Amino acid sequence: MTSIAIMQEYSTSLRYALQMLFWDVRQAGKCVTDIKVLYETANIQNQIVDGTVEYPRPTDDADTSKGIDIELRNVSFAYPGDKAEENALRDVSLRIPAGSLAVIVGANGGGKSTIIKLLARMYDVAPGSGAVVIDGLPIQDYTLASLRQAYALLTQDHQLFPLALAENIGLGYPEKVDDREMIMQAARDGGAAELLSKFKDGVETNLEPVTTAYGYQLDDDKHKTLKTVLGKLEKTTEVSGGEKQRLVSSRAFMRFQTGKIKLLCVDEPSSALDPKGEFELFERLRAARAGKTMIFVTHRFGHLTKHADIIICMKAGKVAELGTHQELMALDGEYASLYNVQAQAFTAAEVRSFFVLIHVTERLRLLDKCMVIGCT
Ligand SMILES: Nc1ncnc2c1ncn2[C@@H]1O[C@H](COP(=O)(O)OP(=O)(O)OP(=O)(O)O)[C@@H](O)[C@H]1O
Repeated sequence: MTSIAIMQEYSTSLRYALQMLFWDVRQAGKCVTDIKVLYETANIQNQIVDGTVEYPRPTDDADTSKGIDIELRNVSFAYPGDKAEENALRDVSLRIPAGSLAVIVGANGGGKSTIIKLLARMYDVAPGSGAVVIDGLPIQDYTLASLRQAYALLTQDHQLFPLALAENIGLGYPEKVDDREMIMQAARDGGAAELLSKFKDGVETNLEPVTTAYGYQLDDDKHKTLKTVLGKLEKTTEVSGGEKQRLVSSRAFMRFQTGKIKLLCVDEPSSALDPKGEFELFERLRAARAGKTMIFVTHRFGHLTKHADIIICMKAGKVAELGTHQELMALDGEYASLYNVQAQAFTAAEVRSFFVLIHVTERLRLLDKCMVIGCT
């Protein structure tokens, strides 16, 4: 009986070991396939054909010191494979002169983000469907790398990487990713300085460590250093959507410090920010306006549209109206109706508190200036 029991025990162990072996072999095969797929993605042909002209052109007739000059000429655009009956953009013509502050507004699905995607050359307009013209040349003529070096894009996708916060901000200017002073300046501009001070490790905090570490039977005294290292590898911190947005905005300000940015596209980045955060972000972006064309896509009307040199009001893929805030309000059309819907949502008390907020922010800004120049 004892022999049978021992044999049974061993046969169970053997079956278990064989099962594990087969499972491991299958897993190993799957890992090798995944790695192969990963390497093969490097060979995927980019559908966007690169141009040959470096931006800015060395013998530029256009004056790029003010920013990028943008023109859309009779642009119609449908997303690849899209089955929708109407194109995303339908015969859109507009011009955003170098150095302007443009605001694109309009109802959902109007084509606002599509304009930004075409400017970033995430997609190209099909031949015969109009042209996107940058400083007088079709956008396809420029090399992608040189054009994108002149862009800063700020969207609502809060993309943080599994790196230290300093590096997440510093990626805006990879050559200066170790320059803590520049990073702190960018963090102040992007509204993330207060957030950084919340963490024990400040800018060195890593929100998403990629390694999960396991320590087995570690002795508190004997393995103190090892335990500290393992502790750092464990994810313990989380930030809110608005806080992530502040970090990503700081990266955009870091990008400004390259001195090469000629176009800033801001696609509804403030949806996660509180009203004060949004107001301060827009104010600081506007303050960095020199030498740049700025395009804001927004659903929130207010101080931004009032500062705009040009407002583009999109509706169902077409430009419904084009002009300044005063001109479009006088038209009493699509823009005015969208504006009034939002204005009505504010009670008198809210309007009062908004102006108090502006007042306080302005006073803080002046105080800040005084401290910088050494006044008391
Ligand atoms: N990747 C895509 N593939 C197919 N269709 C798309 C894609 N992205 C957008 N669209 C369609 O293109 C049209 C314009 O979309 P777009 O995102 O430009 O609008 P929007 O004005 O920015 O809208 P919202 O205010 O909702 O952000 C919409 O009908 C949308 O469904």
